[in-house]
Amino acid sequence: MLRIAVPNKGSLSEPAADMLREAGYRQRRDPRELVLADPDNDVEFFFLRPRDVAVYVGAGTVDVGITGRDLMIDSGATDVEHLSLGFARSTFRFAAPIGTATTVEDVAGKRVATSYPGLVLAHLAEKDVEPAAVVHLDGAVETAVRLGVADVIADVVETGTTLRAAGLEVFGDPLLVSEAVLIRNGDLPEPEGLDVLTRRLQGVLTAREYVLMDYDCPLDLVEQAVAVTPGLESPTVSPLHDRSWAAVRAMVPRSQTNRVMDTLYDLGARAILVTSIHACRL
Ligand SMILES: Nc1ncnc2c1ncn2[C@@H]1O[C@H](COP(=O)(O)OP(=O)(O)OP(=O)(O)O)[C@@H](O)[C@H]1O
Ligand SMILES: O=P(O)(O)OC[C@H]1O[C@H](OP(=O)(O)OP(=O)(O)O)[C@H](O)[C@@H]1O
Ligand SMILES: [Mg+2]
Repeated sequence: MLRIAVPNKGSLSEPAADMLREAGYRQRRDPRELVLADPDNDVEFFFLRPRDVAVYVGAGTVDVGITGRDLMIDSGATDVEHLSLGFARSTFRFAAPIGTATTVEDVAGKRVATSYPGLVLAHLAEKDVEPAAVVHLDGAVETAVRLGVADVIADVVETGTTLRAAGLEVFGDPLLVSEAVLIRNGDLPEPEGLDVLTRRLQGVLTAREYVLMDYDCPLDLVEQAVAVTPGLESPTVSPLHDRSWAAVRAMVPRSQTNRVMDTLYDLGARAILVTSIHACRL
């Protein structure tokens, strides 16, 4: 059985469970369940703290896990990213009271509060910048400056709302762009069954990213229309009962749906229909 570690709490937990459910796996009903076997799919889930997922994968006690890229790097384990999962997107930034710092060099001699000391120390060492101290906090890091335990912070930033509320602003380049990732142990051979899990998760990612577009098109415009909707390999073009028209079906990036419909309509296509993809294997 493939042993898969999944975050049991925090912002990664629910989207990870949603994704696995969409990929056809059993998921727990009670958040207190810590282990869940899914014999039909030959996998077993272990619900762990997201920070610990990288540690268990690194120790080889589970085969793969879902965690944040930032947490994986912070752990220092010899894990490798196997697949990006597209949720929990964030950046990892330095921040300080407005107007007090502009580049990473400004961290020299300052106290840095963070929940990610491994990541921050590695980054500062790489930049040859020596802080006065790295203050390791569990959370609510943005408050550390106001309460006088640090001069700057390094933390996860998504919308920037938390930083603004604390009177801080980001400075320097992002240390990292993070998102949820599927990780495995880089020192061990690829575990059996990982190929199936990967294909299923990729299917979910594709189903989320694309829609299916159907439309009717005058035959003499088909070439122009399929240039607008090239699909992934090639669109399906089928004859209609009225031989001067064709039906076209293609996958279109979800984010471009309305722009593509407008272009097709202007071109002369009609009966343009969009449907969600429930599941797919490419
Ligand atoms: N606001 C956010 N937006 C996007 N990703 C986030 C956000 N907050 C945390 N993350 C990501 O979630 C992961 C951290 O998860 P973790 O459960 O440890 O923290 P959390 O979601 O802040 O939970 P908690 O603070 O309640 O323990 C990291 O990969 C981090 O980048
Ligand atoms: O840029 P924003 O959209 O404001 O999001 C970023 C904030 O979200 C997370 O905090 P969380 O709510 O998990 O609290 P924590 O700091 O205690 O972990 C993270 O640690 C930041 O503080
Ligand atoms: Mg948090």
